[in-house]
Amino acid sequence: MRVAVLGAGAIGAYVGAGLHRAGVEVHLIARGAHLQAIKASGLKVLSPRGDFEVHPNATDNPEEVGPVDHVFLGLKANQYAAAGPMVQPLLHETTTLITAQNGIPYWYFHGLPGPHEDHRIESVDPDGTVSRALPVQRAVGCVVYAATEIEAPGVIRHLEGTRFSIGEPDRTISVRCKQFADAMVAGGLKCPVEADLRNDIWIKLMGNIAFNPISALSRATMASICKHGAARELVVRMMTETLEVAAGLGCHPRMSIERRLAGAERAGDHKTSTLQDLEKGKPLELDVIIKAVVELADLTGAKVPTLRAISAVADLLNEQLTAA
Ligand SMILES: NC(=O)C1=CN([C@@H]2O[C@H](COP(=O)(O)OP(=O)(O)OC[C@H]3O[C@@H](n4cnc5c(N)ncnc54)[C@H](OP(=O)(O)O)[C@@H]3O)[C@@H](O)[C@H]2O)C=CC1
Ligand SMILES: CC(C)(CO)C(=O)C(=O)O
Repeated sequence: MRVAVLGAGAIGAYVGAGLHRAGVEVHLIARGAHLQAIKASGLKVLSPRGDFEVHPNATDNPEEVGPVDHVFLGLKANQYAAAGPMVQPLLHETTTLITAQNGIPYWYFHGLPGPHEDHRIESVDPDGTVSRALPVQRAVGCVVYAATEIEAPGVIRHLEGTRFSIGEPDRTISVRCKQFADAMVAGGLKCPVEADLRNDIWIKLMGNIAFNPISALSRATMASICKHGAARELVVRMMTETLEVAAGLGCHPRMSIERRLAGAERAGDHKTSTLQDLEKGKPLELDVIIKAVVELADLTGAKVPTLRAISAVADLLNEQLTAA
């Protein structure tokens, strides 16, 4: 099996390292100092489960890789629209695109019978740019429960979690998902194939929709947000509104707000990926995390005043960053 990791950053490189250990032919596609370090000295993973080093193929040029069976997308979702030329050389007739991301995926309504079947969500797929770059028929969803960081070029710090739940947009349990999941498990990762990944998407999103924008706006860690009385109330309101949007789309995640908050609290003084991006001056991945949910609320008629307000200021912050 041949796998390309397009965007071998914190998550992509961690998954690539696991697959390489399982004997998969892995090609990491990265850039800059991180790529140079991997090429020169391999990829180091520092983890509470044990440190290790691997030496997979690494390049910034997908033409050198050619067609593969699976492309694991380790890009931030706001980098998807520009990914078309990078993905093209990696495709054969049945190549899958494993879309590992936080937030609402661009394929959300694909293969989902009901009033919104094949509806395009403008805030995650503006003018169809993402679905043209990454055809939905090839897409497999992936909800990431691991937390990792690029500690230094060529060095991944694994903080916690090894679960990468995957699933087909049309809710079938496909051979292509099983093949990828088997390789992940052989590499020491958890990879359940879910019949309804949309449940996982909303459960993960309950945390991200609150903590990621609040952390960027306040520069607070997850623990500090949980400890601050008014901020904690804000988190609860945002999670409550999010569950109303999910319900309007027929999704009822089996997760209470108390349990979701307790899970987030266990992350301790962790900086969310959005806060990390802010500190590095990078654009923020907030359209898929909050703007999309406000758009979905407008589609379903749910009232989301808190999400709408936080989304507006987070969007303004992002605009200032990208203009700078
Ligand atoms: N990290 C985490 O703990 C978690 C992440 N996630 C989700 O996983 C997804 C990936 O996140 P994460 O791994 O943290 O993101 P990173 O920013 O660490 O990784 C993305 C990588 O893609 C690289 N890249 C972007 N464009 C190109 C290109 N054209 N050619 C080569 N490389 C490119 C980036 O390089 P450069 O830095 O130069 O732009 C970066 O190294 C996101 O949706 C995130 O929300 C979900 C849960 C936890
Ligand atoms: C905080 C974490 C790791 C889990 O909620 C996350 O998803 C993020 O930082 O974006």
